Amino acid sequence: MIEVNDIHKAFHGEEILKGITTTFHRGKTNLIIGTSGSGKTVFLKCLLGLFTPEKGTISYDGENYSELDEEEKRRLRQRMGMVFQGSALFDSMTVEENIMFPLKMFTRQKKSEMMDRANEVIDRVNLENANKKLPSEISGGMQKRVAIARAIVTRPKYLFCDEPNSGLDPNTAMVIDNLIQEITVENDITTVINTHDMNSVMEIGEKIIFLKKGFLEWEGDKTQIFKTDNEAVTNFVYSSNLFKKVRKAQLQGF
Ligand SMILES: Nc1ncnc2c1ncn2[C@@H]1O[C@H](COP(=O)(O)OP(=O)(O)OP(=O)(O)O)[C@@H](O)[C@H]1O
Repeated sequence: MIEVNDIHKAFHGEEILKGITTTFHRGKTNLIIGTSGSGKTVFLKCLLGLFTPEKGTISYDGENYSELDEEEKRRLRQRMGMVFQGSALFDSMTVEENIMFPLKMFTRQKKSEMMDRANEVIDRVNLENANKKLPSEISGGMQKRVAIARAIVTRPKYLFCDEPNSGLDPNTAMVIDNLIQEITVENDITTVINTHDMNSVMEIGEKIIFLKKGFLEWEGDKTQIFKTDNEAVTNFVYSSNLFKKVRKAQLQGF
């Protein structure tokens, strides 16, 4: 569980996050949505410990990050996995080498142990037969699976994903969303996903927070989001023509 209490973050005197308070639970896919420039990425970077809020606290299963010493912070960060936008794989490394990279960096396991663990996650994300391929030799969806496998290979307690399905076709995006959700449940991970994608909201939005101009404007789940009368949220939800048509049909009683 991650508990965020009244965090504020400013750059050059301009406040970007203006007092965010929320809780993200274990075994759940938690989504951050909001308009462009509302502070989603800054918030995600605060959760990752990459930005330090000027005010407020972030606690990870009861451990208040700002009260930890450097060694404890390092250990906590090692319990975090990250899926970057665009996958961010190492081009010159094979699938297997990409996935083993965090184990080489952060553990002292023997090569055979690393290989066993890498193969375990390769199987889990259904990447069999791709071990020796380079990222350029596999599809965007497969690259995303590699990025997920690399993020979970160290058995993180917290998983952060920045636009995990950007650039994927809708079907592949849904498969990737479902994979992230399954892995979250199986490993009891606290997963936080930054997304623009309404399909993700509908598919895996177990907890959704909506940011607007640095404030937490609304929070709820994938059912509640279609019932809210918060104008900013409905503008976001019904920004696509398809959803506008669905809403019109709903209002006409279909
Ligand atoms: N390192 C930084 N230094 C100064 N300003 C920053 C920095 N990072 C972000 N900002 C500013 O913070 C604001 C929010 O940016 P952020 O990237 O969090 O928005 P976002 O909600 O993720 O937007 P988008 O959906 O377009 O990615 C922007 O005005 C941005 O310029």
